[in-house]
Amino acid sequence: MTDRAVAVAPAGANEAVTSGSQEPLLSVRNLVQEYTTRGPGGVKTGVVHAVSDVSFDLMPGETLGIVGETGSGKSTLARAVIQVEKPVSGTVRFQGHELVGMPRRAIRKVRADMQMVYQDPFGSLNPRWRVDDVIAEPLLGHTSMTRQQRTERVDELLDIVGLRPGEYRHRRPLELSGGQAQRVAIARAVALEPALIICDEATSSLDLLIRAQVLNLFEKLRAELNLAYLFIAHDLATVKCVSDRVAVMHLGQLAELGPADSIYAAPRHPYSHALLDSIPVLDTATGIANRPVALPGDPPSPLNPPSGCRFRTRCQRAREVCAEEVPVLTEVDDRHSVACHFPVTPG
Ligand SMILES: Nc1ncnc2c1ncn2[C@@H]1O[C@H](COP(=O)(O)OP(=O)(O)OP(=O)(O)O)[C@@H](O)[C@H]1O
Repeated sequence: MTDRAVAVAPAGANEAVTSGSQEPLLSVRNLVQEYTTRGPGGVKTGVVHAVSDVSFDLMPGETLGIVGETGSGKSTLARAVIQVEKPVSGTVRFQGHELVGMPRRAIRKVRADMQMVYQDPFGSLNPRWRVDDVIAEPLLGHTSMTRQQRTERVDELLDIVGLRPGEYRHRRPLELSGGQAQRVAIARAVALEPALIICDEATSSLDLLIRAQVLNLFEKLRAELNLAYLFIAHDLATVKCVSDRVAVMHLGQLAELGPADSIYAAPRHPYSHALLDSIPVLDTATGIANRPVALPGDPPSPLNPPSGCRFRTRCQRAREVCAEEVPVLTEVDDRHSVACHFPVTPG
């Protein structure tokens, strides 16, 4: 997907950012999500700063990869964008409509255009329902199709995701392999031809062959439906191959945002650098995957993140100012922004 010419905009600035005459499909501004932790008796013990002041744009048909260590806030960001959880503050504008504060009924309508595919397909498929009912459900709720039209559409969708309708339409989720169940979840997600699919580790549990097939399917659907994706994954190699742009998250904040090619070739944030250096490399002689360079230290607690730059306690480049001032996501190169007082110089 990386070679596609997509009109993308640098984000991170608080003002609306558009590219040319095209409006972003999704504009997230200053999004904050926090969770209160409680001890015995429900006594408040702290606040998890899961997502802090995150801003970005997504253009129609664009794939934005989101990477970062466990606990960096990727899934929380996804849930706040799709409004499964209301954010503490910030705005989420989708297709020109502000979602934060929108009544539930109206959000339900928006969901036809914004779907989510999770890591565990079995968790999102009702085990008692047959595959055709699972896929037809959004059609029933959001269209006035007749039963016959729904049946035809379900078969068409099964075809699109590579499952023979005659063989699969009457199965129940537990009669499917993980890869087949994920395809059913994708068929349901694309049933209403959404404009955006949020993939939260959607291919992580699949073996390599099925993963490649599902990624090809995403690409095909993108070409056919001009679908945009927010693609969240731990696997940096997968994110590299599917994304137009990549956002690197560290402890709830965007550390870096830019075209996938430049982020992977020349990361500017010391954290992105360390993250990419830690990609395991397979030793073909032994078959063992080695991590060339380990990420320095453990991420600090999101309950009590460091002042200033949240990466400073793990960063060799840190100086006094890093403890005092929160670095602002700033464009350092064409469409490439970094939140660091002392970004890495390429080359
Ligand atoms: N419901 C919740 N209550 C309290 N803390 C939460 C809740 N959900 C997430 N968190 C915390 O918010 C932070 C961000 O978690 P999140 O799951 O978004 O990270 P992630 O980057 O998606 O991690 P992973 O890659 O492991 O899925 C973590 O510290 C997590 O423990």
